[in-house]
Amino acid sequence: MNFFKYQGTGNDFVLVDDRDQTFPAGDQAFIERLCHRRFGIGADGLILLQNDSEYDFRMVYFNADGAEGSMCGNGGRCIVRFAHDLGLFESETRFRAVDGEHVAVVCEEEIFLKMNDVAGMEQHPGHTFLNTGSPHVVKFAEDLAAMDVVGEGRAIRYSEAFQPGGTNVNFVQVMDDHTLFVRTYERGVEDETYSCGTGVTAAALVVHRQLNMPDPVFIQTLGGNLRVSFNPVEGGGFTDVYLIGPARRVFDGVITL
Ligand SMILES: N[C@@H](CCC[C@H](N)C(=O)O)C(=O)O
Repeated sequence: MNFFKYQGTGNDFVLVDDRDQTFPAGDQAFIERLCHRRFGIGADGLILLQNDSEYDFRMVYFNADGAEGSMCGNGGRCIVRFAHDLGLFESETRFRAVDGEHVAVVCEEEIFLKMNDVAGMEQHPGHTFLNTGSPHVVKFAEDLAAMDVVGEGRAIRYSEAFQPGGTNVNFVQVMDDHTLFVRTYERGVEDETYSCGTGVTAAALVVHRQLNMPDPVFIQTLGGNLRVSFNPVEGGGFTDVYLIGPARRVFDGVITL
């Protein structure tokens, strides 16, 4: 079985062309092994590209633990690059993911990925919670570079308030009037990743609402730079939310496990 490795700001994925639907998608241990950084290819997740009668393709996303995840923004940008590399569309595409329809545009190095509309956000003591296709806590931090993201993120991810599903956790430092630094603890990877697309989207919307940071918000992650553009609507929600940044093929190979 052939695979392709892609990364979007350091959030890395195994991509498989599964248009013939032969990949063992129900085998959680197999997917976990493929994502393992010692015994497998190594990745934060695995994504299947499947046929869809109404769209250019369908995205099926699994976290590194082998279980199917909720929407993955960086994975969405990577599968758009993969579909483009496969010649499935020229510059603009419509595809189906777990949270519904997405449109995306390839513009040289960058992928502009339209995210789902966001209904609003919940204020909790010390943090904000919202769903940008995946559940996210956004918490402000002062010296983010020095922070124990895994320890503090894991404590919130497994806290009583977010059971049974858990949540992803983003720590955010404001760098200037337009720019954030974001570090994320990811559910399903159960570790810090270099970048999380739905997470930085959540962070941008929160800083717009709470600190009035203007559209677009520029975001630095451990793996590179992203930006998020949006249209705030009355009642606290957002439409026309776009996650924008690079996505690249790294290597390909054959699975022999
Ligand atoms: N890396 C992803 C987020 C993936 C979703 C998540 N780990 C979950 O299932 O909760 C992104 O770029 O959005």
